[in-house]
Amino acid sequence: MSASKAASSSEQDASLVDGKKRILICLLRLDLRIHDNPLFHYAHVSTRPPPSKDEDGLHQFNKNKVVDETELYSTANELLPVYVFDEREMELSGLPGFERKGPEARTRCYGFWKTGAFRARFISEAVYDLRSRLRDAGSDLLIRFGTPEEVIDNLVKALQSRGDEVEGVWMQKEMTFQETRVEDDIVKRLDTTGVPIRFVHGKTLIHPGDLPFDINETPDVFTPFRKRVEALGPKMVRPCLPAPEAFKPFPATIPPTNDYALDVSYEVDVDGLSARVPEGAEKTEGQISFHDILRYLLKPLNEPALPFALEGSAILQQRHHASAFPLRGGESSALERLEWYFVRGKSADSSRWGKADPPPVARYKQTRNNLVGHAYSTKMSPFLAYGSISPRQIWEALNYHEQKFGEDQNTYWVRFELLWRDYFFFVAEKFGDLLFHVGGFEMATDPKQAEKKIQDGWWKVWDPVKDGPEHPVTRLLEGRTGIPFIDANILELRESGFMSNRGRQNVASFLAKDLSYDWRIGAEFFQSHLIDYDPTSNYGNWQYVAGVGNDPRASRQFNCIKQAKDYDSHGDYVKMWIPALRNLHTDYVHNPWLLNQDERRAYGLKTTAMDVTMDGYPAEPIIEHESWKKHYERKEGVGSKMYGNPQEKVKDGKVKRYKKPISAKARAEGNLTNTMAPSFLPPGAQNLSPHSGLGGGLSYGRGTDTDYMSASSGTFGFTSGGQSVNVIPPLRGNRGSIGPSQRSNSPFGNPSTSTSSPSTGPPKDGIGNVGPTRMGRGIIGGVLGSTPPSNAGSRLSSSSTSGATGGAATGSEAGGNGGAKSKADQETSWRRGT
Ligand SMILES: Cc1cc2nc3c(=O)[nH]c(=O)nc-3n(C[C@H](O)[C@H](O)[C@H](O)COP(=O)(O)OP(=O)(O)OC[C@H]3O[C@@H](n4cnc5c(N)ncnc54)[C@H](O)[C@@H]3O)c2cc1C
Repeated sequence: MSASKAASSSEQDASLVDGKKRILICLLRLDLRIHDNPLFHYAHVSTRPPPSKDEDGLHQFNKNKVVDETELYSTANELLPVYVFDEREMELSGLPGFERKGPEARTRCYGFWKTGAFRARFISEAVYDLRSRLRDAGSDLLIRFGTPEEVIDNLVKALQSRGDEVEGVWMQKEMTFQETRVEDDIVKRLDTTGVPIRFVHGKTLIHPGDLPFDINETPDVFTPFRKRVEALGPKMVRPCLPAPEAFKPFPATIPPTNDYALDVSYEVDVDGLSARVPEGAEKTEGQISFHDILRYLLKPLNEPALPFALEGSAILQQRHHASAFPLRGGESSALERLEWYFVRGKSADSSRWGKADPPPVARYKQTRNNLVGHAYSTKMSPFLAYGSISPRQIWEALNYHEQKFGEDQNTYWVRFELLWRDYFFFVAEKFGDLLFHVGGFEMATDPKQAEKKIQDGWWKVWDPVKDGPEHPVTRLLEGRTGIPFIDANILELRESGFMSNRGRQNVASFLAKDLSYDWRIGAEFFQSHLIDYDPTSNYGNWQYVAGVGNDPRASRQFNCIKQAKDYDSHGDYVKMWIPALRNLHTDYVHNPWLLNQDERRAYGLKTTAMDVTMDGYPAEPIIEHESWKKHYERKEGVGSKMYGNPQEKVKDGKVKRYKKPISAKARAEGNLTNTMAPSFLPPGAQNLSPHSGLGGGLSYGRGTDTDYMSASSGTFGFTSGGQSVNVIPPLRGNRGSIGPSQRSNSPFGNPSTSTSSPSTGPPKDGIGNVGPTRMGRGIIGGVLGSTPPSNAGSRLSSSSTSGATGGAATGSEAGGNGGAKSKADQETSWRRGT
């Protein structure tokens, strides 16, 4: 406890200023923001609201309850915001002098670290960003390490024993097991203190109190839920709450407690990694930087004795430069992204369109299933997961965007997805801990069916230690199945902490339906690695795809080869994350097992049994479904769902320009009345013209690893070695457009230091230039690059490619339909090993 004592000693030394204080404690957990935060907003409303529906206990502060946020008010003269790094969620044993009280912070069934490296970093960034923002607003954030219930208990008692009055402890209401356990514990511990505890809803788009049904009657299927809440019209979403103009003062001194703290005594730079000494302050020995905090948090995740599948990617402290989520954590970053995606950014190079280009959200529906770059979807989920932004803020940004650019299916689709998030939250509340049960919500909705699945052995288990490295699940989680589309997604997750929605659906379907293993292996693996891990969205979606949750067509199954050809038609995504495949002709990039040994050699592709390396990849997939074969032959670009002009729509074989005006009715009915820019957007946004995104000059991301954006240039891409890499998908038919893996400054590595640059693959085995070398708009070509090996072609299935359009995920339900097949239809051939 030495660090804690050292940390709090400076605070303890100062004496109490003016006797008795009235202090309100706000415990921040998954609501790390100032804007639209009911806790902060109502902490600064001092007038008692008129009595409303629930007179009993509402303002008597005599029982602990969930209150409607509008019923909160505070007469405290000081505000004490607190954040606790919870030792049950994040492994804290790497902190110097920290003594863990409970078991390691590992997932319940399969023992992954609960919080992997990328999320540990993201959360820390969000916490210290909040502290900086609070300090800028005249307040502060008390940061502790341990368990929230103990810290709050100690704090309340210490404040009381020095004579202060603790007006209350307020916190956001959560729904899932671990979080509600914390709430219960705090209530129990403070029982004798007389301090009232208030839980406020701030997580969902729709306030639970506004639902047109009791939360326990949330429909078991999404569509009826959506229709019922949409029928609320403008009342569906409450307006955002402004941040307080001036915060109540932070207590001048914090009384001594035994809680563990680290004195991060100089500020975190905007980049989130480089430490910045505050003005006028010298860094003195013993002070801890944000770098140090990260190092301590990541230390235990680097345990070398662990099987790789259980390891937390801790070595990767830097964001991968090809990451689809290259953003730092925190409210500042969230607001910058919000502004870029909905207000100021541009969705494509305006020169391509010949006119002003609206912000990226204007093409959301067309781009949302893309896989490469950060611009294809909002990337709001990590910020939402830790409350660095609220869904209502996104809703208001959508309203604002629609006033300028019109309402269409793109903006609607973002709203639609936000409703999915709410839906999983409400059904989780309805079904409680079944969220984590292998039988899923089906245990309640159709218990016989759920039990039958369990009895029939649907959910095989996996032992990460005993089952060894060649077990199919181990290979899956290490990205070595031999099926590039699946492996690329896993590698993206492991190396960046993010995976697209398309990827998540495919990986989930592969584990639960193709391999028939306990879907919770995947859910826990995602929990460990995803930056945006959110219990209800994660477990809810896993249940959905596994067919034990809210999918009315529970047997649907993704055909991962069809999906690969639909959504990664040029193979760019797969080549980006699996460099060994970079030289392969696109016809083989999704099914390299069709190549024989000589052809593999010709492409410079080594066979590696245990790993995916720069040059090696497994020769055989761990399984091969009959249903995949009819998609083997589909050529690059054919039936691609991604490479169309996003302003065009193909209907009945004809290309139509998509332009839907906003109807007067929609305007009148929708939440479109507010013509002011939301308060959380900068004042300049108030006067933006529809075309002001042009040359808008928004540039964010400073420092070494966030130098990835330059919206001012009109394009938006990664920076690698100082050169910008455009990540906008190529136009249909423009095969020459540069995919990320074909560029000399490819984001998957620094080819200038590599002897096997993707674009200049050296001759292998005397066969000249292998691999399709595409530069600029033309195909410079290579022997095998332009023509697939003739004998390999004979091994392609002769079946037609017409399946290309069938059964892809529609987006109308979360899991989509990737070529649904019932279990009985499947013919699975196991070919273990390589
Ligand atoms: C197996 C599986 C696991 C998932 N785990 C998580 C998770 O832990 N945390 C998480 O936030 N999302 C999860 N999702 C949902 C979805 O994949 C992500 O929300 C999305 O990919 C995040 O990217 P985005 O913010 O750019 O989304 P966008 O496409 O821009 O969507 C906007 C917002 O809508 C919400 N949203 C979109 N799709 C979904 C969905 N299917 N379910 C719930 N909300 C959705 C998210 O809040 C998202 O930020 C999971 C999906 C699957 C299939």
